[in-house]
Amino acid sequence: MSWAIESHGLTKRFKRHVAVDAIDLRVPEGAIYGFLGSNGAGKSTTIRTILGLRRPTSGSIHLFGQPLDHRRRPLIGAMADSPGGAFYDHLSAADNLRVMSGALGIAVDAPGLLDRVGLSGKASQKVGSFSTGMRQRLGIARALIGDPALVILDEPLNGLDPEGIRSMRSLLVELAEGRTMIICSHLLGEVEKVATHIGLLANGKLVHQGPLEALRSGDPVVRVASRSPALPDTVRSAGLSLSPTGDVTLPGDWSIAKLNRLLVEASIDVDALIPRTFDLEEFYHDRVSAA
Ligand SMILES: Nc1ncnc2c1ncn2[C@@H]1O[C@H](COP(=O)(O)OP(=O)(O)OP(=O)(O)O)[C@@H](O)[C@H]1O
Repeated sequence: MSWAIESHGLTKRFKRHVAVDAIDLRVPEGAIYGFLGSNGAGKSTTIRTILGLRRPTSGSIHLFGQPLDHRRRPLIGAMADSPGGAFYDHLSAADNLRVMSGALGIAVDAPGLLDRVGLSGKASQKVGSFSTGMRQRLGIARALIGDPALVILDEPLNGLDPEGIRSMRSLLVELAEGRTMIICSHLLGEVEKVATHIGLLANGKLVHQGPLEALRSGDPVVRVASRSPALPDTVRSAGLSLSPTGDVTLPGDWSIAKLNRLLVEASIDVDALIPRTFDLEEFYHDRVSAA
């Protein structure tokens, strides 16, 4: 496996507060990696250390197999939060892109790039008159200057209406073609729809990381709706796991019928046995509460 980003024991402290706690990131090349966590989990701090805006307290980072060296690091396209990042509101969209490309010393076809992100015909419009969705798109255009192999987008779905979220999702998938994309977000359900891989951060710790497909194709899960206090012991004594929300994972030779027999024989009153499909939000909350 080739990694776009690989960190070992990456840690960032602010005085006594550990914002990022010894995380081993593995972002495969070509992945759409959803970097997920609630407010204050440590996402932005991690990203800032990768971008060289913060020095890690300890640990190492490799980008595309090379140790991170800020004087010679590969181009990383980045979009900060607060829709799309900061712009010159009195300048046009195209001029905003030109200012950025000038600073990077990279030529840009501003109207062409704006077309790619769905801002055709907006090149000469002043950014001060842009909606949240347009600013997000402009922020993504700016992150694509120089066609970077790695793009990091902070909350690209924030502040968008349902239609805006939908079209942003398809734009992200389209733009991720041929590069690695990291999407930082606390909108778990939304990112689940576009990501190929996820990393879940809670209190600075990486509580899970890996391909989403592996989670979706895992053992079947059934929610047991029951108020019986004997349920946890009965389930666990049969060697099964029970989540705080009442989900039982059925490994190997277990079926819903077999689980049902177990509960009947133990005289557990059950209101319903509901087969579950994988839900990232629940998975996240289970992992966080278990951490
Ligand atoms: N410059 C700083 N000085 C002190 N503490 C900081 C600093 N920057 C971040 N922190 C703390 O580090 C922790 C992680 O913050 P961070 O911004 O990385 O979280 P986040 O996951 O990006 O959250 P959000 O989704 O709200 O942006 C928080 O407790 C935050 O208060």
